[in-house]
Amino acid sequence: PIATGEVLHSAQPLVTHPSRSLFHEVCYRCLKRKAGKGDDSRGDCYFCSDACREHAEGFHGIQKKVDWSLLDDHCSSRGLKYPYMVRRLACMVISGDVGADCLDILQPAQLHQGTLIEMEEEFELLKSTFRKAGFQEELTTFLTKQWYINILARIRVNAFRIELVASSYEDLLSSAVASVTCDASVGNAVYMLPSFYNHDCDPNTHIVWLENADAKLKTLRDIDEGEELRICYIDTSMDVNARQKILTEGFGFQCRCQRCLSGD
Ligand SMILES: C[S@@+](CC[C@H](N)C(=O)[O-])C[C@H]1O[C@@H](n2cnc3c(N)ncnc32)[C@H](O)[C@@H]1O
Repeated sequence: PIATGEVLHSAQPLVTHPSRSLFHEVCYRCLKRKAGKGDDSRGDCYFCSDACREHAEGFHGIQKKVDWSLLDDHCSSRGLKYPYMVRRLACMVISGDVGADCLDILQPAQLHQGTLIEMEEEFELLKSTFRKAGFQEELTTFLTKQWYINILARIRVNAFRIELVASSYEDLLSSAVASVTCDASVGNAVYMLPSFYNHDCDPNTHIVWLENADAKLKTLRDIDEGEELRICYIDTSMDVNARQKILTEGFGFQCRCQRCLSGD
């Protein structure tokens, strides 16, 4: 058996993106919060360390060569966040950081016709933005409508919304302010192993983030040999109908966990 509160494993993200409202407050790569205020890096992205800056060099170098104002306008007027993750992934593929098929193993969301039409529009915007920036066609041949849809369908089901655990009083205050004034989440991230945990409305494990997007899987109770490790994708305090609605509409599946089956 595994005891309550044990950390079973840690995972580094494959791709991250900060929340719009905290863009200049968290590291552009690992999502760690900036210590203190008043930095002058308004115009550019913030990196918490040389290591993060170096790790980001590939995709950030590509991203900096392009004028993103049309995509920014499109996403901000519609409150979209996932197209930014696809953009980052596209920049990572162009720079050679990852292969175009790096998320293929993850399960995709079922997409409705309306969602597909929105995605096609976002794809055209991304493709034409690279074209206008003068990227050679052979660097972006992977960037097809199907690639875009495949990536976004996987991000929708597998992206985690990251809320850091406050590690100091100052952090606690700033996260309290952040949760009132804007989004409590520092950003979103997709992982490999954590993507394989199924959902349960009465989970036996959960994922925690301490100071950055490195995910730690912790047990919530003692776990017996052979028991499946399951996490919860949503707020468990809602009633069964509300949970089913969110899981069906947001994640594209009907939950068949014990709690839902018992109608609790
Ligand atoms: C993040 S993936 C989890 C890993 C996935 N089962 C796999 O094999 O790659 C989420 C998908 O798993 C399935 N799933 C997860 N939890 C479920 C549950 N409680 N009831 C029914 N299907 C579930 C759904 O198809 C959902 O879209």
